[in-house]
Amino acid sequence: MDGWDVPGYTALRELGAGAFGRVVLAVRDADGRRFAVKCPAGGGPRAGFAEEARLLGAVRSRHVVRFVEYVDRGVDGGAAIVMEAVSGRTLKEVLAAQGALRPEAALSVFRGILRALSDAHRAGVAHRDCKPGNVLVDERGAVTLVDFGVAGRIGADAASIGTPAYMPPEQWQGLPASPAGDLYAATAVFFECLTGHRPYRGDYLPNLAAQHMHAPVPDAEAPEPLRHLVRRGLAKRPEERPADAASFRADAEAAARRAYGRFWERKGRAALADAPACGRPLPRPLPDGPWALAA
Ligand SMILES: Nc1ncnc2c1ncn2[C@@H]1O[C@H](COP(=O)(O)OP(=O)(O)OP(=O)(O)O)[C@@H](O)[C@H]1O
Repeated sequence: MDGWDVPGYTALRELGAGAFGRVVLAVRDADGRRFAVKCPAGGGPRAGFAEEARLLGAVRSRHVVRFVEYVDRGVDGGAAIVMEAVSGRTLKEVLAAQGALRPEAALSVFRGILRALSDAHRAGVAHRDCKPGNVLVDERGAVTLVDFGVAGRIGADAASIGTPAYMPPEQWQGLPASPAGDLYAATAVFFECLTGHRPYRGDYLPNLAAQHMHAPVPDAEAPEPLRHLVRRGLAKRPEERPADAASFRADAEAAARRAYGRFWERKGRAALADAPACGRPLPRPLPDGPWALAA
């Protein structure tokens, strides 16, 4: 693979690329196991990449991609974050292929994201870039949160960066990273799953910022039994949002049971697994031990 050089790993194929990095499926030469390896865009070292590794490494969760190691090749040599390779595709791809999800599927995604955030927050980390492109959905409908590229320690000063369509009012203002900000972004993603579009539209940043800060929450577009979740999650003031990800999850589960019955999650995951564009499973792991790359 062009220009790709991470000692101890051999590249197989690209899994995805974003503004900051390129993620490649690679084999660890020592034992033949496959991992996702993220290198900064352009191949060189990038300020903050080591911090991304540190923050990701601090989080232990079944719903957050597992950190394996940070490879640093010195000032001129570039860096890489080695992670568990997650199968499936991004929620962004799912939404592009199918538009709005049925409410049970949207709730199942929301629940998974809130579990991930709750574990991250417990580790003192705010994600700050929760969006469909950073949520992977596997062939069983399970979700995994990736990309801690703009994450920060809770309470630490933070730059006003993120993804505008999902950014809470306080992130537009460059206020410190907080769990409440992540709950806002997670609710914006939930809203998009329910309706097929983002809560506030437009590409002109000042206008989008104004909507996030002042426009009424478009909760009426969500199914009636779930509107209170949208209203609270997208509240303009952080203190008006749910107290934490765990209690928000409990509220969402209670609303789901009331509106869609005891088996709501089973139905939601089945719907996700059946969604078009679904199922880009990684090749099955080979038995332990080194293995030759297929031609
Ligand atoms: N552990 C992983 N397993 C499988 N695919 C992954 C993994 N991590 C990332 N990806 C894929 O790579 C893409 C880019 O990764 P990531 O979001 O970390 O890069 P980025 O440059 O920080 O992106 P962004 O521009 O969104 O900030 C993801 O959208 C996803 O499709």
